[in-house]
Amino acid sequence: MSSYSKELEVAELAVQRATLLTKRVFHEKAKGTLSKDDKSPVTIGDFGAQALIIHAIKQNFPDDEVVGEEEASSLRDEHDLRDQIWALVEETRLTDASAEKTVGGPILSVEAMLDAIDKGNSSGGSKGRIWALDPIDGTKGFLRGGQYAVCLALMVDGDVKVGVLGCPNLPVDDSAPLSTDVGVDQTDSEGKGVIFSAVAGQGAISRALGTGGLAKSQPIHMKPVEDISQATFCESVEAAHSSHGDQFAIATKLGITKQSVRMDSQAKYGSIARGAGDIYLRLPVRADYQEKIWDHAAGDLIVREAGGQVTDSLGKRLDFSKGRTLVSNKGVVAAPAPVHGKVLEVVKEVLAKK
Ligand SMILES: Nc1ncnc2c1ncn2[C@@H]1O[C@H](COP(=O)(O)O)[C@@H](OP(=O)(O)O)[C@H]1O
Ligand SMILES: [Mg+2]
Ligand SMILES: [Mg+2]
Ligand SMILES: [Mg+2]
Repeated sequence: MSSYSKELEVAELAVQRATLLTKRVFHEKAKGTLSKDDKSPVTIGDFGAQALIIHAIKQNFPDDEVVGEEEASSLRDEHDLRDQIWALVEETRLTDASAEKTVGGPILSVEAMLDAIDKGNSSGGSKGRIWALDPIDGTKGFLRGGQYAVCLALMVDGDVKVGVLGCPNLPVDDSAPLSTDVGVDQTDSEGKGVIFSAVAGQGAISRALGTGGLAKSQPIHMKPVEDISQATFCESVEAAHSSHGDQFAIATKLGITKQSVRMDSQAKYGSIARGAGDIYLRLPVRADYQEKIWDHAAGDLIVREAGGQVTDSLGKRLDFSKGRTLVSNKGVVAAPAPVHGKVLEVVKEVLAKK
């Protein structure tokens, strides 16, 4: 039986290296932003992080496929942007030489960088080893100066086996309280940055993000919820990504009077997994939107391995085996296993009334 220890090490170091690049872009005023066909933003940070992570995967596991959010076609004629990304990618190294070697060392040319980005074009599915990569999740948060996450997961035959979330703007300390103010305390200043990770059947851990080599880790667990009315629930900052109205109605029905914690990215999954929050609700705004596998694969495993349950609003487990999206999934309800049933019951009641 495989323990996926090599995969976990490569994934954590690759995510760590990518955050060195994204942190540099985070501090720059001009983040080299393009608008994609669906009108959503992408930055030089997203492209650079995708290139570095796919390079690390392909150097270690050449036959594995990658479902990555970004692709390089727009960069092949945007030479200025391409050169800005290359300058970042060329300079980004882990401070520990052996760790840098583990992630495949440098990318050797601009062409190789563009090719690496384009290797994220797997169509996904239920067979074989496929990585799901979101080089910057919460790009809108990243642009706003809020939370974002570098997300990587390995699926084997459609099932998530390894999940890693690099969150440069979250506190290292698992017991630090969450801020309810999106604008406050969300920088990667001194002492910030955490990696969450999990291997199926082996539990979830966190460790300081660091800059080269992996810091000591500790196990993380969801907080036992004795009184659901005291639970902290997390949701997206962006009202277009999930229904704040439905989520408010559900929280109210659960007796929760505390304001929700609004946070961009899969930092929400990591935060509930370590007990800094309790419940994550993501109810669809539009019936035709299909959730992307890279927005959930790592977080789903980390929360489940920390003692949580993750389903959609109908109570179905998220199914990563259908392709690049979750296809027929209806939102996300993530909560500690002992109270998930109660939360789901209220979710169904509120949605039935619409
Ligand atoms: N209408 C929609 N409903 C749900 N998710 C959406 C959406 N439009 C975009 N998204 C996704 O929401 C993600 C951010 O989630 P959150 O709101 O939790 O920060 C985006 O990831 P990226 O930022 O990687 O593009 C994007 O994939
Ligand atoms: Mg995006
Ligand atoms: Mg995303
Ligand atoms: Mg993204």
